[in-house]
Amino acid sequence: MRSPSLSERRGNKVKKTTLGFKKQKQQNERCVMVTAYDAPGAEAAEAAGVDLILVGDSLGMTVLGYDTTTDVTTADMIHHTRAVKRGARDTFIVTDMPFLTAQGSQDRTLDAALSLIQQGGADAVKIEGAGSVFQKIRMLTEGGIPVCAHLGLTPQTVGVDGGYRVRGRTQEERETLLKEALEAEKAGAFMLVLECVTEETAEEAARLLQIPVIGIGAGRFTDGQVLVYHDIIGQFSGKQAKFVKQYADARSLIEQALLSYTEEVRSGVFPDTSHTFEPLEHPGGLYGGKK
Ligand SMILES: Nc1nc(=O)c2c([nH]1)NC[C@@H]1CN(c3ccc(C(=O)N[C@@H](CCC(=O)O)C(=O)O)cc3)CN21
Ligand SMILES: CC(C)C(=O)C(=O)O
Ligand SMILES: [Mg+2]
Repeated sequence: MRSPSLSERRGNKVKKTTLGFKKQKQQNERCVMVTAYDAPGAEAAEAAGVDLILVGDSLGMTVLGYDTTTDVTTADMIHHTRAVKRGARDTFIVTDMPFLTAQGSQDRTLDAALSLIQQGGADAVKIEGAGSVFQKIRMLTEGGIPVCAHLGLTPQTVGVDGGYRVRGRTQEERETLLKEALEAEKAGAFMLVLECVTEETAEEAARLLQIPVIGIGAGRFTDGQVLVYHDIIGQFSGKQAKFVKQYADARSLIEQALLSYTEEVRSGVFPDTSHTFEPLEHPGGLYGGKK
């Protein structure tokens, strides 16, 4: 194996590459992806040793307070990708292409992808959907931008394709999905996210494709998993999907801390002398040296 380039080697860690993810699949190593939207979240993800971070357009629902992902703009994605990048310099970052930026003209797609890479600092972009999207994947890949495809439940188009429901349940849906998965790979995608797909359909896709298939609500047998940060730590206030496993209860932890702070300010318990600066004229300590 060639030694890592300077840009890949920072600190003690070697940043993964698209080729590395493919190798991981060949060696049957599961791939771990998690979303992040800000520097502390990215730091935590990097410290946990995830393989890659997704700056998802779920940003709209988890952090920006929207009901859907379709209000999220390219400017939003750039802003948050920059923050994630500052928190996780050694981790491969994929950023979601916002609603409709992979539709219409190729110029529109190119402009959006270029700004996510150049201004945001993303290492790759993710695009939802099939059909004309495959041409966009080919164009970006040929131009040098790694693309992750996203099939199955594609939240940006739930308004026209049947809402939040599992895909690949009928023979017809299953065949369509597998055909699309193969097309995404052929178009040059380095990775595929399958969302809300039956386990056997996702397993078959992972078997058919050489690129890693990352599942969310796609069962046990994909090459890796992705979950939303706020779902994992228990800080999402919306409806919890069946595929979520919540590993902590950050919401009640945070609420408890803020409640205690509020009570202590009101009752005068906070601040006490240990939070208080002493004047220079009292080197021995205005409060008798007590800290
Ligand atoms: N916090 C959060 N987590 C996510 O996983 C997520 C977002 N936000 N925002 C963008 C999309 C939207 N996603 C969703 C949201 C809801 C369902 C959902 O309600 N699914 C049903 C399936 C019902 C069925 O057909 O059986 C479920 O009960 O899980 C699925 C994916 C996934 N993404
Ligand atoms: C749920 C994942 C795959 C996503 O696209 C997002 O977080 O926006
Ligand atoms: Mg998304």
